[in-house]
Amino acid sequence: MSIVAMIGGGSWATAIIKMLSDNVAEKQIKWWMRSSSAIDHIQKFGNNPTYLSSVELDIPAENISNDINKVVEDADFIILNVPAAFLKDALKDLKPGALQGKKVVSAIKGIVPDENLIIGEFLNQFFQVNLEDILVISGPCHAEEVALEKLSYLTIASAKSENAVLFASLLNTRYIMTNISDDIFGTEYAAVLKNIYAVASGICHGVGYGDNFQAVLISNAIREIKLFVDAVHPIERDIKESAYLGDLLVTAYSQFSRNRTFGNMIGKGYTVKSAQLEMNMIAEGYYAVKCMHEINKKYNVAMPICRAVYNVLYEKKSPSKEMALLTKFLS
Ligand SMILES: NC(=O)C1=CN([C@@H]2O[C@H](COP(=O)(O)OP(=O)(O)OC[C@H]3O[C@@H](n4cnc5c(N)ncnc54)[C@H](OP(=O)(O)O)[C@@H]3O)[C@@H](O)[C@H]2O)C=CC1
Ligand SMILES: O=C(CO)COP(=O)(O)O
Repeated sequence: MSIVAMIGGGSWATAIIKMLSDNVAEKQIKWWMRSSSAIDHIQKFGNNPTYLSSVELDIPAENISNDINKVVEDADFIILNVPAAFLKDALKDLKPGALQGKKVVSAIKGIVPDENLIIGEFLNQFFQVNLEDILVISGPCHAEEVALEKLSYLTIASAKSENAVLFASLLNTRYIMTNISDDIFGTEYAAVLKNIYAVASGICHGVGYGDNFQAVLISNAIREIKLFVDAVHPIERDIKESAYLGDLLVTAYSQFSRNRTFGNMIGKGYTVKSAQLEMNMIAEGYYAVKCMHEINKKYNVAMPICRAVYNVLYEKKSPSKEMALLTKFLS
């Protein structure tokens, strides 16, 4: 029997807890989140008070805790599921070596700030987790649709395929299908980048571009993703697979997308702060574009859409002027 520990208490963590609970394989689920009032609420009422509160959660009260060491100590799989900007903070109390020898699964679609590392690299360099023990959950899937049990496909990536197969067998349900991949680097980077393109898509919508232009923007975005992931990790991959193109499409077009919603508000003239306050959820693309700006200094890939989003969010350039400039680089 596998023991699975979830680190994080937001919408995606709540959705994955639901998948793990609905999946029939025998397992024990443990759950860490920082908020003790949320823990009390879940223990008492069986739902998360802040995120996806319609989802019924049936986890033994003693398995939910804000003591991270207690939650991870006997886990086989540890799922990291807080926005990347808060990952260091979430892991700060872990005892040295606590992740070593465990299989660590990143459900995060973001980059660790300052270090400018994707999650797998961060775990490998700062927590001595072997690359073979790192897994990535990706694919086009919104927590809100999991709550509604809408059919969704996830991609589980691991350099060691038996790890991916075993972990996928803990998630499959009537409404969750899984694909297996060995592209941990490409899967992570593509997931990070698509958030930035969804912000771009939102900005364009906010300043008044229509569906015709959105289609051109997203066609160019997938080409930027391909150029970048091929530069960072050149292996044979089909960029049209769900974990790459699918993830970009759902985020760029869905009503549930945090990144698109955030971009839309920026396009309509909100400040970053007011857009963030309004949302009550985290748009990873805001943080990611700054990290990608730094990372790409090494690779020098032509990424005009990324650059335009960076200029709007960090150089205070006018969204409408920056998007008008961007149109010259698209085809
Ligand atoms: N939502 C989705 O559909 C999907 C999300 N993802 C990825 O999952 C990851 C988690 O995102 P998601 O669940 O959507 O996030 P949410 O916006 O739903 O939740 C935010 C989480 O971040 C925590 N948090 C907020 N501020 C801080 C802080 N200052 N320090 C520490 N923790 C903080 C919150 O804790 P608290 O409640 O205590 O404030 C909460 O657990 C992201 O990388 C996202 O890209 C991937 C696929 C789908
Ligand atoms: O990664 C996600 C869906 O696959 C979540 O990000 P968005 O909410 O911006 O779409």
